[in-house]
Amino acid sequence: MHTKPKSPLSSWTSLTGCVLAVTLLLDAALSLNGLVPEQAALFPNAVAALESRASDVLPPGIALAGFVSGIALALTVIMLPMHHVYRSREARLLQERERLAAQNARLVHQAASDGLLGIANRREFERVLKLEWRRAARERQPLSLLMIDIDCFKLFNDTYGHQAGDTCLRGVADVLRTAAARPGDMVARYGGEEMVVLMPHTSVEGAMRMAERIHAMLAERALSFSASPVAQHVTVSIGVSSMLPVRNANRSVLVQQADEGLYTAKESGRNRTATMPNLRLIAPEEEPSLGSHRAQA
Ligand SMILES: Nc1nc2c(ncn2[C@@H]2O[C@H](COP(=O)(O)OP(=O)(O)OP(=O)(O)O)[C@@H](O)[C@H]2O)c(=O)[nH]1
Repeated sequence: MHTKPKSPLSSWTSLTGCVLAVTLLLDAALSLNGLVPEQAALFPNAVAALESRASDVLPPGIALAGFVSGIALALTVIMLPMHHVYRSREARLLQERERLAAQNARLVHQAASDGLLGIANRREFERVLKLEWRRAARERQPLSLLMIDIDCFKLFNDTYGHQAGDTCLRGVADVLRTAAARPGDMVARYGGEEMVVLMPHTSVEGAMRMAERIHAMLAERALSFSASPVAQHVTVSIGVSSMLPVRNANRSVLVQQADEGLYTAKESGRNRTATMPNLRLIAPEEEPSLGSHRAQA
């Protein structure tokens, strides 16, 4: 929350206002009581009192009060415009600060997302994977990953052109975003036409259900691809991995296994999902050899 800095000018104008008010009240009281009737008309205006050499005829305290109020009045007249300048400058600075904060938020978002698809980019995925891996280890919860690749996408580009290819990529990203609707789910572009869905607190069964939902939604969306040897519409192959992470284990194994599942799905005819057979507990000492594990359809 922003706290507005207190203007030194506003303190000054309050002070001079008080001095002026007290002096004027004193002037009025003295005039009414007829203590110095011949000068009563002069009191309301301390500056005028000074001009008429009030100090010659007034008690010294009253003359001093008149002098102080005159100075206060003069300073107030000078300070008020400065006060307004200060206030408008302060308002401009606040506006500028808000503009920069919004711009900063936009830049942070841009740095974390893919310019073409509007989903998280690979770097952001790596960042979130690290956090979610640790969280899952702490909470002893499964962490699942889908690795998704558009089938025969080179053929799609060659047949319909690169721009249509970009539109197709956006369509698939849109389906993934709609399918992975839980607040903790993350959809990211892993590279080229490969995308990932990271799902905290999700078992291998839940991840498989999500993969099936994606196939179904793509079939329903029916993005035309009549040249495809797989189907009349755009299809994807999906590799699934799911683990109970251990804090110091190498999290890249989650990606490796999803990648291997994807390879198996492609090899088995595309437009399908493949996963490893069992939910695995990854211990740190297992790390080096895990890359060779082959997922099965
Ligand atoms: N339009 C478009 N194409 C892309 C983009 N990124 C990668 N590609 C293309 O995606 C294609 C990927 O082709 P391959 O890796 O051979 O795979 P594939 O044709 O999908 O075949 P399978 O994966 O075996 O089904 C290449 O032609 C890339 O040029 C992109 O941002 N836009």
